[in-house]
Amino acid sequence: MTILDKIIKAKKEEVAHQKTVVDLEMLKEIPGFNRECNSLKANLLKGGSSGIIAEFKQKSPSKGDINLSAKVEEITKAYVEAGAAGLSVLTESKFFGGSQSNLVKARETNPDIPILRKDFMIDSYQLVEAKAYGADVILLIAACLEKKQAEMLAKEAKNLGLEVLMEIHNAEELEKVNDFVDIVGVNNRNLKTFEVDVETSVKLAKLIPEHFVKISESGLAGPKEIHYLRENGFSGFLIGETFMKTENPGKTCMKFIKKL
Ligand SMILES: O=P(O)(O)OC[C@@H](O)[C@@H](O)c1c[nH]c2ccccc12
Repeated sequence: MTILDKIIKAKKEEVAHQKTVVDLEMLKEIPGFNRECNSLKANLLKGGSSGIIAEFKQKSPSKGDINLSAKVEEITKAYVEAGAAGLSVLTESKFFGGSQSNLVKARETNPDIPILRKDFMIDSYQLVEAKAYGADVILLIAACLEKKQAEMLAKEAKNLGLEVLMEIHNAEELEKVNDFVDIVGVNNRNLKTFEVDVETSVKLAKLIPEHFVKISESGLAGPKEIHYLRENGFSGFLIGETFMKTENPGKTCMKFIKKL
């Protein structure tokens, strides 16, 4: 079983359990459910945007513990002050140490910034959760979804007023990108081997239809890479570990953006 298979298996069990704890009707009564979402796409395309989507991630299967003592309110606020175009908050708990409550806290602290719920979405229940707990954007990982399922989830997310980021890692997965997708993300990290290569983004960029906003994800460590990716058509850059592994992630993010 690959790590991705394990994550999806655990996720299916978790969602089935969660449905018995908070049912759909209850979720829809949470005030956040009727919120108007912030647009990540618009922020990325705005002139002068840093394009940086700063992630709150405390651990990962590839790196183990990254920063377990970090406080989500403090760090997401500092990311926003540093000039991030958007935030990404992990809500997967078992493998990435995330939580829904981190999403709720990030939303409460930062009402006006677009927030991506970073998780493994397999069920429309999770889309309603995302909206209710404060996300503006959801992630669909092509490697985890059938084409039909990806289309259904993307369509439902749009109906809830959420934006859709679809993540791909190779040319075959591009076929799962549908008309409901707002942003295509290329993951530089191979989820099977954990190897990271920025050239994955550059190669795939040429194959992604023009009308999609493109972002590059994972393993980005410095301004040189950002400039190179911008030259190759990318408007967004998802960065977690480079910030989170330092003692003061907000400050590291600020220095990073100043150098762009
Ligand atoms: O910490 P990094 O290498 O900067 O990567 C951030 C982000 O791209 C990564 O966390 C990620 C990309 N796609 C994912 C899917 C699920 C969980 C996590 C991810």
